Amino acid sequence: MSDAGTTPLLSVRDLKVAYPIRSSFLQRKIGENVAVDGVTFDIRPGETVGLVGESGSGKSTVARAVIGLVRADAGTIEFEGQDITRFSPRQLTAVRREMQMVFQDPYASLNPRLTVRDVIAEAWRVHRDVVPRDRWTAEVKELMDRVGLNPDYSDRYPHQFSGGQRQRIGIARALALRPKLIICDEPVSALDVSVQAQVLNLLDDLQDDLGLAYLFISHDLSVVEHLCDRVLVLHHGVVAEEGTAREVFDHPRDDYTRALLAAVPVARPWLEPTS
Ligand SMILES: Nc1ncnc2c1ncn2[C@@H]1O[C@H](COP(=O)(O)OP(=O)(O)OP(=O)(O)O)[C@@H](O)[C@H]1O
Repeated sequence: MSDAGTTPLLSVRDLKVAYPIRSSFLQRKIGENVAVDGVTFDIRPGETVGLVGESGSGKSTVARAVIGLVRADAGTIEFEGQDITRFSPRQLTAVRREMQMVFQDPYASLNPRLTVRDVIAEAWRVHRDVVPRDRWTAEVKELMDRVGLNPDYSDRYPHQFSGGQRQRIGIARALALRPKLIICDEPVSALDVSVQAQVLNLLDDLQDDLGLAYLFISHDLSVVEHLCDRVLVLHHGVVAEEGTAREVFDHPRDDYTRALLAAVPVARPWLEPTS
């Protein structure tokens, strides 16, 4: 849970990301294809910050910029006080150890040719100082156990697991480098509702046990409400509203947030017109 007094783990200031426009005609007409413009937020150790907004609002672009998959055109992204937008590829590799990602589609994000053991151990080939090679098998089994998978199945392939189990493999892989921050990009949207709750509870338990911070991206507001300490509402790449989950969900100040909440098929009495 959050501690408002703690120094931020991640500090994003005035982040701007524009994607290149390949057609010179469109380039002249539109100028820039700005996906994210002036986004600012902090994540403290052990805190969960939710990023919500409709499709195309820029949520994944923020995540990609934080993890270094797209370049920031302006602004700063500080991780533990260091601006990683100025980092060399080698420095980025080192900092990525501390920041891991869990993806939406556990099928697409796991290499079907690798056993679970190899999926989890893959990052240890790059970051050699994390786990000594003679500990790999034991550590894989510990990680599988931690995420609720049977450690005896470490030689199986991803297709031999259910969707929820595959997402648990993705979470074990994210934990392998002992990160401080995990970016969860729609981690349960591809799963059945009953399985969603189990995976969300797992993320919650892991946070309690390991002190992880999450940047949690979801279009499902009920998931965000359940899990997040603070919430950022993105609209056309700009932060429309920010606050504690309670403030944003119980007393939305922005019209766009109200519209998003009103679109959720859950009874929200504070949005009903008063007679
Ligand atoms: N690789 C890319 N090249 C060009 N434009 C892109 C690219 N990726 C995203 N965009 C554009 O940037 C904007 C923000 O997209 P982004 O994927 O960050 O939104 P999102 O909120 O994560 O949406 P979704 O929930 O559908 O994933 C959109 O207008 C999108 O079309």
